Amino acid sequence: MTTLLTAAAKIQIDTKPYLCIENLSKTYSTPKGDYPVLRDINLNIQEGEFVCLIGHSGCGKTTLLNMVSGFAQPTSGSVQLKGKPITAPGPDRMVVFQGYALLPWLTVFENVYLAVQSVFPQKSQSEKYQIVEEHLQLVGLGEAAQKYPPQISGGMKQRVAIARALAIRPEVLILDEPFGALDAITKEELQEELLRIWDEHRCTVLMITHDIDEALFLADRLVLMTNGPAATIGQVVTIPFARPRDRERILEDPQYYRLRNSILSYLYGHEANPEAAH
Ligand SMILES: Nc1ncnc2c1ncn2[C@@H]1O[C@H](COP(=O)(O)OP(=O)(O)OP(=O)(O)O)[C@@H](O)[C@H]1O
Repeated sequence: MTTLLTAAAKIQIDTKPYLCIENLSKTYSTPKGDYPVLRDINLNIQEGEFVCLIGHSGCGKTTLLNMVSGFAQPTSGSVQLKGKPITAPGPDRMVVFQGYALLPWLTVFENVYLAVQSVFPQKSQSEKYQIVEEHLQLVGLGEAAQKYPPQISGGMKQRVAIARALAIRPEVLILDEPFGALDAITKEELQEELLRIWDEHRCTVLMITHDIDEALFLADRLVLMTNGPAATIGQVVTIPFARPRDRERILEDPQYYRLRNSILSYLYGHEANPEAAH
């Protein structure tokens, strides 16, 4: 009996979701009164899963990601990583923003080194140098290590930001519209690079995007948000395309257009809510 119970308990533990957002609501206090941004968000993400979040501007996507990264706290409900509530930022969750957030007075190498040094201070200098070099190579920036951020393009800056995030081996990579400011070709190149790196160094990814094609190319699941105020999850779409993904093959797949149209009509059916502009 004991053995049976232990086995049942183990199955329960093993199947517990990795990243678990439970009954989460968030209300901001503003000079005009309380503003409920999110309500009743429930989402379970498995280890190694790639999840994209889409919704109209202002519905609360960044607010949600801020609670996964630990920069903000839910008003009620919780976010848990491996069963532990997230209460503060930590090196197990790294964020990459649209605006790169690099220090302009440090070289590309030093920008990545700073993160490595702050998370692995106990490692020897040669080990830390090796980690930085390895990750700059990973994003194809070995040659640009001694350049300063103002001397490199937007695509290269975003590669540095990705290298910096991955260099500290986060369990969860949080991407807030990372390719939103890039031209179409650079954006596609970086999407492919991100998938290649994610295949090699699998971590769990939670990414905001406004680009349906990007989400269909990258994600395992796509979370569609309703409009704010008090936005919640409207639909979760499982993306059926086999991995490794090939853009041309996906574009030839009739399922691609069916999915794209149904996501588009969902978004058109949920026009941006004027009340959100408070
Ligand atoms: N600290 C805050 N205090 C009060 N209101 C806030 C605060 N941060 C965000 N908001 C409001 O909450 C709502 C959601 O903002 P958030 O940035 O999370 O949306 P979003 O979906 O990420 O938007 P976008 O797609 O435009 O980046 C917006 O109306 C915003 O003005």
